[in-house]
Amino acid sequence: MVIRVAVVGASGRLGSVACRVIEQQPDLELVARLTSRSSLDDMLGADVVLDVTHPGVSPTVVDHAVRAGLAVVVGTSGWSEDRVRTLRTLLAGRENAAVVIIPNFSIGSVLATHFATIAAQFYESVEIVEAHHAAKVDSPSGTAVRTAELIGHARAELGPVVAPHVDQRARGQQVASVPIHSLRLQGVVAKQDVHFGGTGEVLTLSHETLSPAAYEQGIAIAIRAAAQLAGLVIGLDRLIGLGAPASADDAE
Ligand SMILES: NC(=O)C1=CN([C@@H]2O[C@H](COP(=O)(O)OP(=O)(O)OC[C@H]3O[C@@H](n4cnc5c(N)ncnc54)[C@H](OP(=O)(O)O)[C@@H]3O)[C@@H](O)[C@H]2O)C=CC1
Ligand SMILES: O=C(O)C1=N[C@H](C(=O)O)C[C@H](O)C1
Repeated sequence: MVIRVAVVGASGRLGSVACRVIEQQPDLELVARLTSRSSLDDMLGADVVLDVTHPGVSPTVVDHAVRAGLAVVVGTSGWSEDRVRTLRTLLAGRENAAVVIIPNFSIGSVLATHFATIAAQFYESVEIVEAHHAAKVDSPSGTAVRTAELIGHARAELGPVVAPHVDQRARGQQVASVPIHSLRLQGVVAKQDVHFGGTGEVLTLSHETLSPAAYEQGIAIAIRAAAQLAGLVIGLDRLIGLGAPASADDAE
């Protein structure tokens, strides 16, 4: 079966990569390329909608696709647990709806975050430093927010990490108590270091995306999963055998 895909944000950095991936895969067909000048109804006729727009636009795209009965892959950042809570309301009662949210399509990034959730159980001093290209509009990155949230879950019974209690602006923005520091630099694609401080030692888990080609494999995996699944799945880890299986719906 060929999966018909509409890409919303097709003219963007990630959207261009996604269109190329879809055109190269024999089981995927690129049926629509939407930009800021398109009508969202241009997605109708697709099986799967890939949203790679901007954090402020993404909820409208997802809402439109779900109400039209189309499966969705969300690559756009900004889907923190607060935003996902609102999505769950939209999905309630729509048993056949499928939404796959992928904070990072890179396999290495997903592995690094997974390793961080293991390390988080052994250290109470944790900070994230992420760096991205200068054109990135949001901070902290979606990957850093997701990493911090997962560290928070991993430490649910251990308590928050040690972080400043008073407002010190240079000490980062806290998500699930984990301070995140964001750099926006020319020359960088994407990089994240998770630092763990212990007794007489420091562990640093570092991942760097050197080229957007790192997202290609994950994009194809996510589109194929969305075409088959029902419910809400968050994270490429769920689709590659890390963590709970994708059949266990994140909406529950
Ligand atoms: N999950 C992952 O692995 C990755 C996620 N990202 C995330 O993907 C998102 C996009 O990043 P990037 O490609 O760099 O961004 P760009 O700014 O390069 O592209 C944004 C795209 O969204 C389109 N767009 C803007 N507004 C609308 C609208 N109202 N309706 C439809 N389309 C619209 C733009 O169209 P136009 O050209 O007309 O303005 C453009 O095609 C970001 O949130 C980023 O963080 C990025 C890389 C990897
Ligand atoms: O804007 C980007 O470039 C990226 N955005 C995502 C994020 O916010 O984490 C994923 C990746 O880091 C690249």
